[in-house]
Amino acid sequence: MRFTKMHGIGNDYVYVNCFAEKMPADPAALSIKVADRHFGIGGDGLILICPSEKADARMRMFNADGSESEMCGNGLRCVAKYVYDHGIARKPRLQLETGRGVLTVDLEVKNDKVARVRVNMGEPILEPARIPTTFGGTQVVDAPLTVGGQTYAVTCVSMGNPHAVIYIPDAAAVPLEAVGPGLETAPVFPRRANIHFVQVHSPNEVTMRTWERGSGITLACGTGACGVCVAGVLTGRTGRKLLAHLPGGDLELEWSAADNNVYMTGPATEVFSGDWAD
Ligand SMILES: N[C@@H](CCC[C@H](N)C(=O)O)C(=O)O
Repeated sequence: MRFTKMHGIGNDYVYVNCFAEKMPADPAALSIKVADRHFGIGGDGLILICPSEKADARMRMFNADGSESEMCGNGLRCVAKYVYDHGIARKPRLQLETGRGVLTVDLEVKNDKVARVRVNMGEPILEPARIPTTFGGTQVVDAPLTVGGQTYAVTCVSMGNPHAVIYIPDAAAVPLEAVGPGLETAPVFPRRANIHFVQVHSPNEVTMRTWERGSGITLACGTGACGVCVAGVLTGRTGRKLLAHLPGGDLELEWSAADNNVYMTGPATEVFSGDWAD
């Protein structure tokens, strides 16, 4: 199986072009194997670039534990780059099918290759049952959640996949490895959740660190950064335009007042290709 390793600000996945390769029989099991950083290729999971009846291509994304997620923001930018650079569809605006429907992406092309991608990530989902979370009310904004004897104020947003945002004074000081698993699997999140700790610098700039559902600590989470942009508006901490610093790099976000959609802009990088013999 031919594969390509790509990353969006350090959020790295093994990509398989299913236009050319046979669809893996068990992508969940394959994701666990290829993501292994010692015995596999190494990555935060597996992304399949598949033919679509509704769009230029379809993304399917699997975490390092084999669970399939509805969406992946950094992954979608890389899929867009692959689709353009490898000639699947040579258009500056692509339609890509994901678990949350068909999304539009705009490409910034330099020297005939995609350098940056702007994705219309769609409308955030705020109704608790649709995130999903068992918190009551119409929105979950700074709601108290006690895990491991510690109470956090969580704001919940779905961008197709579930996110919980927690504001803290110093993002670097959070013991992510220790607190991440308990928060991800808290009973209030029936399908688990991606957890983000956010430090606000100004109304348009934050630093965030992420514990991802199914993959643990990652260098970046695109859907999470969109969730942080939305949570900042809901909690009155930040404005509709945001620069987010993540461990692997920066993302530009906007929750548009005009159309209620969230826009994410950032780079996409191809690293190497190879053959997986298993
Ligand atoms: N890193 C991704 C999100 C990947 C999926 C996530 N772990 C989940 O299970 O929802 C991103 O860039 O959005």
